[in-house]
Formats: sequence, C-alpha cells, structure tokens
Amino acid sequence: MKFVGANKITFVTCFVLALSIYVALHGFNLHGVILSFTQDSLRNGSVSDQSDFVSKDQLYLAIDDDDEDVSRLRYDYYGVSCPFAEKIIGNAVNEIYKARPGIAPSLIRLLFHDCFIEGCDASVLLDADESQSSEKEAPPNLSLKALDVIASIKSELERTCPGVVSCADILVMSTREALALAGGPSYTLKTGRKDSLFTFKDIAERELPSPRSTLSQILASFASRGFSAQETVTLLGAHSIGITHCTFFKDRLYNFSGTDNPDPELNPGFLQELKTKCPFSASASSPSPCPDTGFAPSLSASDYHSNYGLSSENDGVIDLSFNNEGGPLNFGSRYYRRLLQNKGVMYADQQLMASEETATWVRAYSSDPLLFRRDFIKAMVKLSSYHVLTGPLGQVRTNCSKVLA
Ligand code: HEM
Ligand SMILES: [Ca+2]
Ligand SMILES: [Ca+2]
Repeated sequence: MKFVGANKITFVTCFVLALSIYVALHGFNLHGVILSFTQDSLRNGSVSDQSDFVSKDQLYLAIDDDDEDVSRLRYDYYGVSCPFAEKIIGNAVNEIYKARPGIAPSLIRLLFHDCFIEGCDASVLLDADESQSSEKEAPPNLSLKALDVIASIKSELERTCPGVVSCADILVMSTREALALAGGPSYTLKTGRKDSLFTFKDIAERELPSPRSTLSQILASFASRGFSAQETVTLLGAHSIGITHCTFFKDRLYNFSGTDNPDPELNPGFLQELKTKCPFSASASSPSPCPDTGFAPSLSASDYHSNYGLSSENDGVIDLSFNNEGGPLNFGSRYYRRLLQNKGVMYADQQLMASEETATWVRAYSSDPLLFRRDFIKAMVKLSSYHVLTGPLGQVRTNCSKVLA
C-alpha cells in the first residue's frame, strides 16, 4: 500500500511537472505570436529600426501602448509566483468583513476612485512625499475608507511572497470578494496589474464626479473612459449599499439651487425622512467649511467645495441599503426601484431618470435583478481593468502607500 501511495505521489508530481512545462511552452508560444505580430509591423515599416539584435523585451516595449495593457492581464497571473494569493486575500476579506461589513461598500468605492483616475494602478493609495501631494487629499477622496484593509492584506502577502502581488491587484481582488459577501454577484478577474509611481491629486479633484453632477456631466465623464450610458447606469447600482453623509445631498432638503426650498423632484415622504436624519444646520445651504483650514466658506472656499462638499465629523449618514430593503439579493435592484419613486439620495443618482435612454435601463434593472447582476459583472470587470499598467510599466510596491525607492 505504501509503495502504491508513493507511486501515486510520483505520478502526481510528474503530471504537475508536465503541466507546468506545457504551460511554460504555451506561454512561450503566446509570446511568439506577439513577436511575429511585432515583426510584421516592423516589416510594414510602422517601426523604423529593425534589428536582429533587438531582444524580446525590447520588442515588447516597442509595441506597448495603452490599448495593449489590458490584453496582457492573465487569469491566475500569480499561479506560480504566489499560488495562494487569491486564497489569502479571500480569507482575509472574509475575516475582516465579519467584524466590519461596511468594508464591502467602502472597497467598491475605493476601487472606483482608483480606476477612474488614471486607471487601476493603486495611485489612490500613495501617501504624499517630497515630490508629490497625495490623491487622498483631493476633496472627493477625503471620505474614502478601507485603505487599512488593503494595507493589512498587503503585509500578509509580503510575508508569504515578498514583492510579488501588486497593490492594484489586491484592490480589485479584495473588492470582488467583498462584493460577493455583500450579496453582489461574483466574477473571475485577470491579474497582472502594476502599481503606479505617481499619485494624481489635481486630476482626482477635477475629474471624480460630484454628487451634484447633472446627467450630461456624468455621462460625459464615464464616456471619456469608454463607458456607455447603459454601463454608467449599471455601475451606479453600487449605490444600493453603504452610506452617504448628509453633506453630499443636504442642499436638496433645505436650499436647492439657492431657492430656499427643497428639490421639487424629491419624493415628499422621503424628503421628511431625510430631514429627520439630516437636520438643518448652518452648513445646509452652502457646503461645509474646510476642516483643514477652519475658515468659514468665503466665496472662493465655497466655489472650491461646490464641486464636491467635504463632510465634517458630526455629519449624519444615510444607510444606502435602507436596512437591507428587499433582502441581500436585491443588491442593485433596490437602488433602481427607489429612483422610480423619486427616492434617489444624491442629485446625481436621481439624474439617471433625466433621459429616456438612462431611464429605460433604470426600469429594466428595477424589475429584473438577474439582468442587473449579469450587466454589473461585465461593468465591474471592465472598470477593474480600466487603463491598467502591465509588463514593464509600473512597479510592485512593497508598501501600498509608498513608491518603491
Ligand atoms: C456619478 C457618479 C458617482 C458619484 C457622484 C458618486 C458619489 C458618491 C458619494 C458622494 C458617496 C458618499 C461618500 C460618503 O458619504 O462617505 C458615494 C458612496 C459610494 N459610492 Fe459613489 N459615486 C458615483 C459613482 C459610483 C460608482 C461608479 C461606484 C462603484 C461602482 C460607486 C460606489 C459607491 C459606494 C459603494 C459608496 C458607499 C461607500 C461607503 O459606504 O463607504 N459610486 N458615492
Ligand atoms: Ca496605461
Ligand atoms: Ca488610479
């Protein structure tokens, strides 16, 4: 019996070995395809300097551009270099989620804010240093959470496979796990993202959509990143979990567009409910003062904040899941049903009803949770792969908040 057992082990070892050789060859063949494609374009004269001495890596660089990056992500990218990476991330998210279920929406928002600004490159996680101020300091990012979750998973992975798993990949994989725990759909993800060397505070401040955006602003901002109107409606379904601070919609309750009256579009019953949770305060009519400088909103300060208000510490919050209205499987659909009743919390949310095209998708998702889940998977996979750094571009940080020296 012992002998047979040993044989079995030898057989398994050989099989695994053969499989990895096959995978290695297969990988090499794929590289060959890229090479011959490159040589074709060299022959066609699109790259001028043809040399027999050009190494594979140089050729790789020669064909590199933004559109090539996504195609270089792979399933099981860490299969050899860190085989338990996905397991470690999954277990960690599970453990943290038990104590803090709020990490699910917070991670989803963190992913959105990272990917939307210069792609999914963990640029949002970097601290300020001598050479650059941090994206985290941009007003829309001041209310981000769960950065500590990524940091703690990163340090666990650094103990197992030092310097291997990028922060950008940890963010997309952790978010996928958290979303599934929160009742959202699950999906498979390619990996191989690299981390940026830069953080983009000014771009984040300018380009993250404001809760006071109009539909055309929202659609333009998503369209410039390749997302259709339908995909934009789909992604906003993430607003069916998590929280929103009163600051981001309080003007709708007390002084909408300087009228001293509520937003006439708001459902009257819902208006009363929101007023109870977000009582009138001096800052209701104009966005709150800068907490870092402490000065009351002067003209320039309120201009600064009118794009994206800042939340103060004693600001109330609204539960976007409304006590899990409709049950966890209503992830997404409940958001659209609420929009149909004029119960969008932010002005930007309710704007999805402002055109026939987007309203059609709101109606479709409100009545067909499975359609929503299918589309949400596609949109999240697309968002998670938006404008990634791969191959020789970027780096793998060892600490997610610091560029590798
Ligand atoms: C027009 C586009 C969007 C605007 C204006 C917007 C704005 C906001 C604002 C102001 C908050 C409240 C933050 C707070 O009070 O702490 C929020 C929360 C959230 N957003 Fe968005 N968002 C947009 C799109 C998205 C997208 C595309 C996603 C993901 C796919 C997303 C996911 C979330 C989640 C999950 C939360 C809850 C966060 C938490 O509980 O920590 N948002 N959003
Ligand atoms: Ca890129
Ligand atoms: Ca980014």
